[in-house]
Amino acid sequence: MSSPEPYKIVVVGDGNTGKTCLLMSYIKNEFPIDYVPTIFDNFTTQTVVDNNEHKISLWDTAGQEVYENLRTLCYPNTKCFILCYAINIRQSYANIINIWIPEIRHYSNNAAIVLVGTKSDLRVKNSSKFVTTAEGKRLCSKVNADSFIESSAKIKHNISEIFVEAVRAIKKQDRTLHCSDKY
Ligand SMILES: Nc1nc2c(ncn2[C@@H]2O[C@H](COP(=O)(O)OP(=O)(O)OP(=O)(O)O)[C@@H](O)[C@H]2O)c(=O)[nH]1
Repeated sequence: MSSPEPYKIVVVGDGNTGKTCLLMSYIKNEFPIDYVPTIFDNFTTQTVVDNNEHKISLWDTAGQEVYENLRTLCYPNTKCFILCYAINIRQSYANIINIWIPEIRHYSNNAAIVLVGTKSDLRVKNSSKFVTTAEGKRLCSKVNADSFIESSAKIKHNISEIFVEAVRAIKKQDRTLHCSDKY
């Protein structure tokens, strides 16, 4: 019997929000200090979620607008988008609604979404400069994402949790689609 296709998970969001670092932290347990726009290769790995083993394939994308045509080539068959904004860059938070939701929904209506507020290590308590956790949660329900997590690749906070949530969201979405097929 052939093994099932890996779940395709694509990481998107503005440039400089920490997408490559998040993947490197998860896969290689590394945190690259210098900003090097997207060099992470696609990577397939195994993960155990709720006592079941799953194969996942991870795709990095380039956030800059000039790469839009290239980026969208990898959207077909995506099971889950990890949608990133950086908590210290308010524009990247606004762009979730301005740019990213319209772009990913144009290519995929059914994919699950995990919303991630990156660089949580940078937050200074009570400073309005930073996107708050409450604002993140509000955005999550506004865009109908499956879950919301704040994380930091730098201090390895909530990194594997992102992918656990992604697999759970994919399984939930698969169940919903199977059910609706029957009616
Ligand atoms: N403090 C802090 N800095 C981070 C974190 N993650 C990434 N960075 C820094 O943010 C910058 C951008 O990180 P990248 O991972 O290259 O960002 P990207 O979203 O992949 O950027 P593009 O490839 O342009 O789309 C780098 O200087 C990283 O060192 C984090 O969790 N905390």
